[in-house]
Amino acid sequence: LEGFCAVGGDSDCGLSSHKILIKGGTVVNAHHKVVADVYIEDGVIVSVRSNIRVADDVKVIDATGKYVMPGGIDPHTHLEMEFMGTVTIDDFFTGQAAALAGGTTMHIDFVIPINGNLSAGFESYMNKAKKSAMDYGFHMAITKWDDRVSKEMEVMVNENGINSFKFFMAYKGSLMISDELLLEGLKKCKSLGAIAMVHAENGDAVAEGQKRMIELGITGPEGHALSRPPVLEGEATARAIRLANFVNTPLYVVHVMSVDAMEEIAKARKAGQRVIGEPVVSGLILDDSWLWHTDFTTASKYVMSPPIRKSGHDKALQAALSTGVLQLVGTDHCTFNSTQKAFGSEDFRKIPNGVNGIEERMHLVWNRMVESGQMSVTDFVRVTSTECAKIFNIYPQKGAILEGSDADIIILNPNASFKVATASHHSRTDTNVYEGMTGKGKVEVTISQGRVVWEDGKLKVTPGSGRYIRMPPFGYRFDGIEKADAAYLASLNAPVRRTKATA
Ligand SMILES: NC(=O)NCCC(=O)O
Ligand SMILES: [Zn+2]
Ligand SMILES: [Zn+2]
Repeated sequence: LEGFCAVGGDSDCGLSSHKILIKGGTVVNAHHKVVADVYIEDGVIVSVRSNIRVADDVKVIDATGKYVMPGGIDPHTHLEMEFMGTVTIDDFFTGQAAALAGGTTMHIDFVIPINGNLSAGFESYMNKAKKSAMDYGFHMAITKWDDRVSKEMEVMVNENGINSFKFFMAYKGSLMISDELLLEGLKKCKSLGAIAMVHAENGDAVAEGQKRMIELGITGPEGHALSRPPVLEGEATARAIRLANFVNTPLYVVHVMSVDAMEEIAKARKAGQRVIGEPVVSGLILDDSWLWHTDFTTASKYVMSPPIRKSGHDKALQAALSTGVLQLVGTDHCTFNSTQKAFGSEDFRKIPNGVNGIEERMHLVWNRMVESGQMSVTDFVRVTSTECAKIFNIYPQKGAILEGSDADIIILNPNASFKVATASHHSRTDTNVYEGMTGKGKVEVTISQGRVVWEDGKLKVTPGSGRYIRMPPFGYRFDGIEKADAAYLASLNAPVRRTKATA
């Protein structure tokens, strides 16, 4: 498949250009920004300094007045996932093509075990990912517990390059786990140096809330939001945080959608606990009013879990992101088309849960956070790329524009505009939850593995060119954990000898 132009259609595919000079842009890293040139050869950044001179065979891109930044890393996607009786519509090629057009050059997807079998799940996802057009990594869900699962977690970490496991506290009857399993999982994650991730909603209470709505005759998409209110997200977030505190291991809360969950994270972080909070674009940008839309196709496209919340939660999450209470932005790209969403036209419980965002994330976060003045350009790089690379232990290979880093780079023009439209997006889905949104800041060029894959509004991507990125255990969030354990043991004091009780 080498050289095949799957999207975009011209003949060179950018594959001839293995040497690129980006001239005169403002190079932005999470720690620093400076006007400099960037020289790339064979997929790697060779030099970052001013006035680099090159031979005539090098492709030169003028970035004067533009930002040159690390490509986005999306920590949370579901491509080709079997879920709620169907399969997400974007596979590892179409989802990644969309990502590249929006300035994201790596994503981390979730392997779902097959009947609890981790190895079978891993093999299946490695197969699905063979059509990849950009670099990717995997988290893995844990859906049941026994000795085999525990042993397979060791294999995943020590042999297969996975360093994070997700526990679903919701989706009763399918993916949901018990507190007992969560506790075992947290202990195992700690011993392996793997990050424990939680989908934090009280699944039992959600089931009760759903029953309540159906009994009240509320069967439309609004029933989705009404059946799983913020208090259930706050409760599960607090529970997971306390259990992680008890075990003394880092916890990563995925898709933080409410003030209730965010405040639990803020409280724990203030007390010194290692908790990471990931808002997703839908939670930062949208409100739940769409779920009350009278047209089912429109309303159902906003059904995801935890639900998109009332206006006000979005702004609180933005503030939490800009002040460091929350650390990095994902999408939870989990896309179903309107035919799939219509499975739930009579009963909101059957609407497949999930929204798009892999293509829109960089533009919407830039516009909402940087363009609005809530966030610096360097912090934009941190929350869309660098922090993810650091947490999952692949920095500075990813998440930086430094000599020796992978050449995954975007050029963003702060003076150009973007517009989101189903008609022009690259996802396979026939709807878009951000339809019609416009803003400032446009990704004009995406470079992936040292090749230009997005330029002049055209994609030049090659299925099979994406690489699996292994993520080693014991990332920086584990530093010092053993010292806290030692302090805990010391605080227990010497064992007490007691005489036998007498009757
Ligand atoms: N979030 C959602 O609605 N769908 C994807 C599965 C998950 O992350 O919970
Ligand atoms: Zn989830
Ligand atoms: Zn998800």
